[in-house]
Amino acid sequence: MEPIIAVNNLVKRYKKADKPAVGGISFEVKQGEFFAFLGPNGAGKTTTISILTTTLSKTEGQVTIAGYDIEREAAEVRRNVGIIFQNPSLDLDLTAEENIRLHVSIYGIYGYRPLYRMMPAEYRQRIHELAEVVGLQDQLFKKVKGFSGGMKRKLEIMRSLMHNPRILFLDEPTQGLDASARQSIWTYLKQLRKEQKITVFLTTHYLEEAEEADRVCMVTGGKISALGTPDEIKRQLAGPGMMVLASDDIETLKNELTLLNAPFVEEPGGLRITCWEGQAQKIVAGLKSPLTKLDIRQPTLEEAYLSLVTGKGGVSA
Ligand SMILES: Nc1ncnc2c1ncn2[C@@H]1O[C@H](COP(=O)(O)OP(=O)(O)OP(=O)(O)O)[C@@H](O)[C@H]1O
Repeated sequence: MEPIIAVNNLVKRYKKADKPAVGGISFEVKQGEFFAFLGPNGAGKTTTISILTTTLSKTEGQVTIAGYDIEREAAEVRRNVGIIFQNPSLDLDLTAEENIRLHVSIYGIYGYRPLYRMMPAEYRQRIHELAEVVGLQDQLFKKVKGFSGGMKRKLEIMRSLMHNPRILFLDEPTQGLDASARQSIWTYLKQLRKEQKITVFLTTHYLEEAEEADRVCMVTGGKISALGTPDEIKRQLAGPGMMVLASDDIETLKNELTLLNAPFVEEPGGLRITCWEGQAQKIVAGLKSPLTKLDIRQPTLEEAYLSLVTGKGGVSA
């Protein structure tokens, strides 16, 4: 199947900048994939997302979105993408529905009518469907002024989906939201992916949000530094995991570990062992002592990310 996003040697050089913001990156995203694009401040994420969604011109390279060239077929690209940018762009004096109505008429999806009931039935049905999924059905006709940050984000996501895009670009969609609002946005996005098979391209600073991505692309200084599934990235960048074992007969356990050639460190909760992938299972399988504790911790994506940014890897105790 043709990739839904194909980026080949993309370069962006801003005027007067001494080095490119995006320095020749290539990657592909499959239809329905959840693709996380991560990197430190200034890595080139917003620049890339802006080029992919046709709001910024590229310097070099080829990009196709849903099979359309971002320059020659920009209108088709826009029809296929929904975009949520970092800064909310809602009119606070309008109701949620009025914000959506304005947006769909500006984008030529439906003609503007001064009243909701004068809008086509298809529009009214779609708005209700989406409001239901996102949980804004009771707020649809209320002014956005009284909305919380999470509700505003949901409204923006809803608005970006009115034209049934195949790809949703989200640039830090949960920035500044509290944990419960972030959680509820993610529940909604997950449901959307399941129900509508939509491709999600995400940038975020909350690394735990990318743990569930199908693939993660890490960029630093405008270049790709790692690309793969979260597990591959962790293996590649984060180093070993950690296991803590305890037994009522700790001396026998220590002897067994020594015989198995598994170095350990004694700590208040038990014996800590550093182990690479697959090793933990082998060690546990070789033990006869009854265990009172078995705690295995694999590196997180955040640890992999930090090892990339700071050059230090491994699971911290
Ligand atoms: N309009 C612009 N003119 C000149 N340089 C720019 C412009 N926009 C961004 N840059 C520079 O390009 C580089 C990449 O910026 P970009 O905003 O794409 O990074 P980012 O990864 O999205 O960062 P953040 O996580 O902070 O949003 C940075 O060095 C930035 O200073």
